[in-house]
Amino acid sequence: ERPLKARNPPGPRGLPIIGNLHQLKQPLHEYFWQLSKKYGPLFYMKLGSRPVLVANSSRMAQEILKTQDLIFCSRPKLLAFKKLSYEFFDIALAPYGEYWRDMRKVCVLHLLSAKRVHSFRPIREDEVSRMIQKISQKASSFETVNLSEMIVFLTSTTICRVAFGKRYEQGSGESVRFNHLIHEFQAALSCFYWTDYIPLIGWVDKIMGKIDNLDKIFNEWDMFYQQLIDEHLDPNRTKTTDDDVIDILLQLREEGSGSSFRLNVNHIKAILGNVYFASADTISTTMVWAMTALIKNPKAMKKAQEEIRALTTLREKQMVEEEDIEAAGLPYLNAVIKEALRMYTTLPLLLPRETMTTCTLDGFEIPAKTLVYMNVWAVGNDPLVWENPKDFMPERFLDDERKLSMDLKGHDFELMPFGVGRRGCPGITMALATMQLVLANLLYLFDWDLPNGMKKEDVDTEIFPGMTSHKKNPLCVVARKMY
Ligand code: HEM
Repeated sequence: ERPLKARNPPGPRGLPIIGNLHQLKQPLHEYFWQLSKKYGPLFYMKLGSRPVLVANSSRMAQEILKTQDLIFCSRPKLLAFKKLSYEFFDIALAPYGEYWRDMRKVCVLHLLSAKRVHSFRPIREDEVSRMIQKISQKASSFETVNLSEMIVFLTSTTICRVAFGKRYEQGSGESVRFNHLIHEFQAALSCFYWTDYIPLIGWVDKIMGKIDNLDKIFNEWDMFYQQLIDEHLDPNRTKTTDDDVIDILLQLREEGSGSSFRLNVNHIKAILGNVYFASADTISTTMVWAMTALIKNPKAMKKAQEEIRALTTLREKQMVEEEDIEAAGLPYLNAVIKEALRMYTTLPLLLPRETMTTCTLDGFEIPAKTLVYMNVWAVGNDPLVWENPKDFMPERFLDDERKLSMDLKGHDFELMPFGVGRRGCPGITMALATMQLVLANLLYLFDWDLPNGMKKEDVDTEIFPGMTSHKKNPLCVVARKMY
C-alpha cells in the first residue's frame, strides 16, 4: 500500500524529453538553493530521462546520509566516470557493492591510515620548505605572488611524490605533459554527454567526437600509469624515499589482497586516479579559499598569525613542522579551515549519489536509480542553521559549546564538507595534515598585503563552474617575510 503522500517531491516543471536540462544554471549549488526556497528542502527534477533529487537541508542530510544511507550509497554510472575509472575499478565512482566495500577497506587500511599518512610527512615538509623559498625570493623583491598557482603546484607535487614517487620540476617537459593530462582528464569528466541523460540520442556524442576524445584521454592516462608501474617493477630502480602508493599496491598484488577480487594492474591504475584526483584538486582549492577569506578578513588573519607566532617550539626553526602543530593543536587555525569549508565548500554537492532501490523520503516516493545531489553548501550557508552565514567568523567554532565539539565528519549534519556515512571521504586525515602544515607556514612566516592599492573588498570570490568549487581568478598577493 502506498503511503499517503507517496508521489514525487515538488519541483520545477520541465519539457518533454529534455526535462529540466535547459534550465540548469551555474554554479549549480547556488541555483539549487534558490529553487529550494520555492519548492522546499527536497525537490525533484528530470535531466533528460534521468530522475534527479536535490536535498538542501540538515534534516534531509540526516535522512539521506545516515538513516537511509544504505539506500542512497551508490553512484550514477555516468559515461566518463565509467571510462576513466576502468569500468568502476576505483572507490570514488564505483557503484555500491561487494567490490567497492572490499576495495575501500584495502585502501583505508593500507593507503589512508593515520600511520601511512604520517609516513609521508617528510615529503610534505620538503615541499612546503621549497614553496617558502620561492615565496621568500618574491618577498625580497616585493614581487606579487600568484598564491593560487603556488598552492596548486605544491599540492600536485606533494601528491605525485606520495602516489607515484615522482617529482615533476616546474617547467620541465615531464611536468608540461603531466599538466596537460590533468587538464584533459578534468575537462572530460565535467563534459556534458547526451548518453547520460537522453540515451536515445547518445549517438550525438559519437558524432561530435566526444567518445573518441574520451578514448584518447583514457589511453594517454593508461600509458602514463603503465610507464610508472613498469618503472616501479624494474629491479634496477633506485628508491630514494619510503614506499609510495604504487609500491604499496604492487606489494598488495603480490600478497593477493582483497577478498572478493585479486588486485591486478587495472585496479591499481584506477586507484591511482582516485588518489590523485580526489586529493590534489580538493586540498588546493580549500587552501586557496582559506587564504582568500583571511586576506578579506584582516582580524581573523591577525588572530591566526598570533596563535602560531606565539608557539615557543618554533624558536630557532626555519619553518613550522608537523610536530609543532601536533603539540599545539592550533584551535584557531582549525576553526579557519572549518569556516572556509563551510562558506566555500570545495565539493558543494558532494559526489553524486544514486538510490539503490525505491524508497520513501519525507513522505515522498523516490524511485530506484535516482541521481541524488546532497547540497551540503546550502546547509552550511543556511541562516536557520548558522548565524550570519555570509560572515567569515572562525570564532563561531570556538565560542559556542556545541560547535566547539563539531568535527569535519558531519556528525551534526550541519557541516559536512567531507560527506558522511559509507561513502564519506576516507582521505580526511591526509587532507587535514597537508592543509594545516601549509597554512601554518604561510601564516607564521609571512604577512600578506594586496598589490597596487587594491582593497580587501576588491578580492573576488567568483567560482569557476564544475564539480569542485574552484576560485575563478587567481589570488595574487604580496608577501612580507617575518623571520
Ligand atoms: C580538502 C580536501 C578534501 C575534501 C573537501 C574532500 C571531500 C570529499 C567528498 C565531499 C567526498 C564525497 C562524499 C560523499 O559522497 O558522501 C569525497 C570522497 C572521496 N574522497 Fe575526499 N576530500 C578531500 C580530500 C581527499 C584526499 C586527500 C583523499 C585521499 C586520497 C580523498 C579520497 C576520497 C575518496 C577515495 C572518495 C570516495 C569515497 C567513496 O565513494 O567511497 N579525498 N571526498
